[in-house]
Amino acid sequence: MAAADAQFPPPKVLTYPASAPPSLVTQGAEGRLYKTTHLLPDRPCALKYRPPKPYRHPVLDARLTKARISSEAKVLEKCWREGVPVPAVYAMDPAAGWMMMEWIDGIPVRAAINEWLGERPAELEERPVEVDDTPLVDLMKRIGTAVGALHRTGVVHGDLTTSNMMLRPRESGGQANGCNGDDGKAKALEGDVVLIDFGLATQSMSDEDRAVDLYVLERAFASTHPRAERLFGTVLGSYKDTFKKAASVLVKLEDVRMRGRKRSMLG
Ligand SMILES: Nc1ncnc2c1ncn2[C@@H]1O[C@H](COP(=O)(O)OP(=O)(O)OP(=O)(O)O)[C@@H](O)[C@H]1O
Repeated sequence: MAAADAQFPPPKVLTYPASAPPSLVTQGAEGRLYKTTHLLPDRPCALKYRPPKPYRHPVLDARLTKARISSEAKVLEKCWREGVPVPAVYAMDPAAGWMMMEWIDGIPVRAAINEWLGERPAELEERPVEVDDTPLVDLMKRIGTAVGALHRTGVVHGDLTTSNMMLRPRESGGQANGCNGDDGKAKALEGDVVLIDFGLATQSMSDEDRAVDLYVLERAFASTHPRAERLFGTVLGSYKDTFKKAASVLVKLEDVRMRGRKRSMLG
């Protein structure tokens, strides 16, 4: 923590004595994510901090930071109340630029899929019928269910990618860590999908906004997991099963795809 402290001073709330020192998990362009504890030493939490930006006017910067933190917390709280799988918000101080939320164990879905696909020789993709894709198909279904629940709540994420989804191991059964052989491999994709990073989320009931959310996820699959792209229809299938109004969103998705294709043809 000491070296990081000198480079990136933590928010004041993290400078008070604690039984376990906070650790800096990620440092992005806009914000930082620390792992710390909330109230009890064995209750881990994530603290998202948006430090002041020296290149912005201080009054404008303070106003923007406050608005972003409170908007992210508000959307997360709405989702959590309505049963969408997101981290619970524990505390926040928008004026100081931070929000504390439930720590989600596990690894990003992106890493889990890449790990799982990475173990398979590429030539097997030519003969997909012979490959048992069940664990991947199941995961795709859980992704579609999570996104369907999100949209049902009236929230669009704004940056749906497999990096913004965590795969949280279930209490019983656990994850592949420490397991060996086929059993361990099958378990690598087990767990609950939890959506994170609501920094760009908005409340919206529009088919267009929802379709753009799905399109962003579809593109993310194409570029990050080209070998899993052919299974994206499974995501859309379970999205439809979860969300009553999905049919008109999927029609809109066709338009959004068409616009995307035109844009890429025009360069
Ligand atoms: N609640 C959480 N529990 C565990 N890890 C988390 C949690 N929230 C975020 N992370 C980890 O921290 C990383 C960064 O978080 P997040 O994406 O919310 O921040 P960011 O990209 O800096 O935010 P923004 O896009 O709003 O600027 C995530 O990719 C994830 O690995």
